[in-house]
Amino acid sequence: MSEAIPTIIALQMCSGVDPEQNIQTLVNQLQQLPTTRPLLVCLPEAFLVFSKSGNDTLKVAKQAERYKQQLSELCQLHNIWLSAGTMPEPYNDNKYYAASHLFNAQGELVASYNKMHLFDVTVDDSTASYRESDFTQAGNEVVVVDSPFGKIGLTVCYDLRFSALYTQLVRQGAEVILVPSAFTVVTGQAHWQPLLAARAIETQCYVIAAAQYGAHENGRQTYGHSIILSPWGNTLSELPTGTGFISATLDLKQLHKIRRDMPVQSHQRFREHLL
Ligand SMILES: O=C(O)CNC(=O)[C@H](CS)NC(=O)CCC(=O)C(=O)O
Repeated sequence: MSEAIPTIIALQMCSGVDPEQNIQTLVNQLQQLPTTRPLLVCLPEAFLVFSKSGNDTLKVAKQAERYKQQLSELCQLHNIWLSAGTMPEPYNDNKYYAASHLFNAQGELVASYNKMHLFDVTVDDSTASYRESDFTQAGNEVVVVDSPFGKIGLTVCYDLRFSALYTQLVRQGAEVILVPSAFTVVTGQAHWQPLLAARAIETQCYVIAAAQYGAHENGRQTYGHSIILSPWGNTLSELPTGTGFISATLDLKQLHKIRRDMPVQSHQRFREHLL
């Protein structure tokens, strides 16, 4: 019998304002999965709902338990691990977390990360400006979790610009880093690929970035270009536009050879104190 090869998939979506429709897109895509197991399916930021307003997202947050149950059942049905990109998780009456949940193939919730860096940014595109913190509560816990795919570090979208988080993830053992995203077209064109490649190269981790793409019902446009990078910074698979998935198999032996040959983490001078 051949050895099971851990495989990771990033699903690219153009989520709309209706969670039920977005779930249906997910259900349809899951029909087309490869048969190899163990398999981790990664969804983009805001896969469940990409609303017109924070108040609409707040309503969906109140249904979070029901949607998590549905995702858990899909994991069991397909025997897959699932990174549920982000979906709103209630914080209080006025705010939600942008939560990134990870389910195992038994449908158990094994980790949850709340987006730490919020996109309060003015971008020169058709929207006025983004004020994510108006409705989103920032998380404050760094999350790394063990899995058949290696140790997985969780991050989300705008986090990508804050390399200190990624350094911390490697210190906590990360080998695979997820970056579910909904990048704007303007900033995506300028920064998406180089930032992801830099994070892969400097952390010597696999980087899996499932992205939103295209013109959305809420009026926004996102960059797409879902991508999987090796710990050497090579692009293993990429999807510029369209609904669908990309996949790559992981070779953790190769990752550890890269780290042995070029031990940048042990060369690091900036820890708690400058050594
Ligand atoms: O609001 C939602 O419903 C879903 N969340 C998003 O779209 C988030 C917050 S507005 N987008 C980003 O973080 C883009 C980051 C980016 O584009 C960059 O760093 O350049």
